[in-house]
This record gives sequence, C-alpha cells and structure tokens, in this order.
Amino acid sequence: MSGHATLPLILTCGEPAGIGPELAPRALAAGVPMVWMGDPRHLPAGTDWAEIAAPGDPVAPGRLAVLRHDFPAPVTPGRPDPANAQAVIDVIARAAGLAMQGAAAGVVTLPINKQALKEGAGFAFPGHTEYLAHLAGGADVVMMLASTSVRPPCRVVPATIHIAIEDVPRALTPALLERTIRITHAGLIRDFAIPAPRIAVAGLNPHAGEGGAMGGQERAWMIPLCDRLRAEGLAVSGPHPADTMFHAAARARHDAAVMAYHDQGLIPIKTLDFAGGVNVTLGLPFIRTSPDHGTAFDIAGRGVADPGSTIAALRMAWDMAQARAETRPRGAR
Ligand SMILES: NC(=O)C1=CN([C@@H]2O[C@H](COP(=O)(O)OP(=O)(O)OC[C@H]3O[C@@H](n4cnc5c(N)ncnc54)[C@H](O)[C@@H]3O)[C@@H](O)[C@H]2O)C=CC1
Ligand SMILES: NCC(=O)COP(=O)(O)O
Repeated sequence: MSGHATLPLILTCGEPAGIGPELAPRALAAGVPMVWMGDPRHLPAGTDWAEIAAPGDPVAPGRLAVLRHDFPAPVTPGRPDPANAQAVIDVIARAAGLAMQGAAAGVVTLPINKQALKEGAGFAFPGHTEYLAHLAGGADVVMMLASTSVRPPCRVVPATIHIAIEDVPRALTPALLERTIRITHAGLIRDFAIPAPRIAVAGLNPHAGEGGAMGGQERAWMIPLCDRLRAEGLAVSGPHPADTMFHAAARARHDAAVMAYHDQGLIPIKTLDFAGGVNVTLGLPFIRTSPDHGTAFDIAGRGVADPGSTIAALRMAWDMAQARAETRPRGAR
C-alpha cells in the first residue's frame, strides 16, 4: 500500500458555446489540484489564468492553469459552431490520453452537445461515456450518477443509456443487465469504498410487471437473474417497481440502483440533487467524472450557471484518485 495522488485533474472545456467556459474559473472553489484544457480566449473576461506546458507545472494559487487547445472559430454563447466540433472532441481525447499515460490524476469533463458534435464532426458516440470507453481500447463501462449532498445518497446506473424509448425492451437483455450489475458492483468496491455493495434492480414495467399483468420481462428473466446473482453472493435485490425506489427509506436499503433506462434513473437523481449530482464512468482504466447537467445554452454567457455540480465532480474525482493511490502497490503507476 502506498502514496497519495499529486498530479492534478484535467477539466476539459466541453462545448465552448455552453456554460463550460464560465464554470472553469469558478471550479477552482473545489480546492483540489486541477488544470483546465481549452482555448483561453473562451474564458470570461477578467479570468486570472496562466498557460502551462504539462499538467504538473506550477501556477500561482488562485490562478487557473490552462493546457492550451486552440479552437478554429470564434464562440457565440448559446450557438455552437460546427467548425469547433472537432476541437471539442480532440480535447477529450487529449485529456484521456494524458490520464492513461499517468500524467494526470483523472479527467473531469464539462458538458458537450451531442447534436453539435454529430452534425459538426460526425461524432459517432452517444456521449463521453462511450467515447472514453473506445479511447481506452473498448473498456466495459457503465454510467453512474451519484448525489453528493443528499442523505441517504442516491446513486443510479441506467443499463440502457442514450437510446430511443421504443428500443429499450429489445436492448435490455439479460446479458446487458448482468454486465451492468457486475461493473457497478466492482466500481462501488473500488471507488466508493463499499466492501459489499447492495444493488437494487428496477423492473422495466409499471409495478415491476405486477406478476405478469403489466409486462413479462420481470417474470421471464429479471427475477431469475437477480436470484442467480444472489445465489452467487452478490447483494442484489429486485426487480423493484421503479417508482418507489428513491424515497429516503428505500435509498437507505441500497448503495446503487440499476435502472432499465435513462430517465428511470436520471429523473430521481436530478430531482433530488441537481446541484450536487456527479456523473461517474465506472470500468475505465482512469478516473472520469462530470457534472450531471448539460450545456445549458439558454443561460450560457450570462454568468449565472451554478458551479456546484462541477465542484462536486472535481472533489469526487480527487477522492477517487486518493483512494486508488493508497491501494496501489508501491512502484506501480
Ligand atoms: N456530460 C455531458 O456532456 C452532458 C451533456 N448534455 C447535453 O447538453 C445539452 C443540453 O441538454 P439539456 O437536456 O437541455 O440539459 P441541461 O442540463 O443543459 O439544461 C437543463 C436546464 O437546466 C439548466 N441548467 C443546467 N445546468 C445548470 C447550471 N449549472 N446552473 C444553472 N442552471 C443549469 C439549464 O439552464 C436548463 O434550463 C444536450 O446536447 C445534452 O446532450 C446533457 C447532460 C450531460
Ligand atoms: N444524460 C447524461 C449524459 O448525457 C451524460 O453523457 P456522457 O457524455 O457523460 O456520456
């Protein structure tokens, strides 16, 4: 056992027409070592910043360290420019590359606009989660959103993510659900110091199918899958009716909830803790967190964006980096 993380986190700029640039200087309030990667011309006027050549280079306290990445086109808040799309993608890849080389403690991503990247640069991924998994050589990952300021905590993992609701029943297979549960289980042990994670699984249908009266997936394979994993020793419960999994007493009974689809999980967490919710990718070879919100074009450039979720994402990533450093064998990177 050894050590603690010393290298900074990299905060990627995300979509520069969104609220990312104004959140960057305010993220210093997290009080953890970080550098921002992006085009400094996008930062709010008056930002105290200094360019550095590598993540570990020193800057004066209170000053934003910048790993410069120039963008080709000027930015208008609220109006993404297709000409900048490839640079947004390149920043993510560059930051992930540095983290994989061991040159940074992890990556915290400011939001991207998926539509702008698809239209501007043919971005072929639904989001950071899948792109980072690809950059990591096809890592088996899940998306978890974790609260930081509600008790009992709320942690949700959607088994299917950014797909049309009409495609969910076909995409939600026994293999996908089992894989999602196993990655969640391993991630809670590794990064959340929960030695025997309790995982609640949501049914797909109202009332978890009501014994087959409201849908058949629960009886056909979800109950047998949960039974099998329990027999193996995993603390898996369910499938539960999704609508009663998130009141306080229900949250106290699990460490994470694996949900059938995006909104089944993201609506409760964003309702309970929008300002403190953190998106974590479990299963990557490096640490990645993100605020839970998007690009917020409707308020971009006005200086009113709440930095709470970004600050929480930085602190969570830093805590994860410390925990990993403490359990890393001496001499290993
Ligand atoms: N990790 C990422 O890169 C994410 C990207 N997105 C993307 O963001 C874009 C916009 O998504 P929306 O669904 O509209 O969600 P959104 O989170 O951008 O905005 C929803 C509402 O919340 C408000 N809001 C968001 N963040 C806020 C903050 N920090 N402070 C104050 N108010 C805030 C916005 O003004 C808006 O009214 C989409 O392209 C989506 O794909 C969405 C979620 C995560
Ligand atoms: N709805 C969550 C979201 O869009 C985050 O996606 P990702 O960019 O973190 O994969």
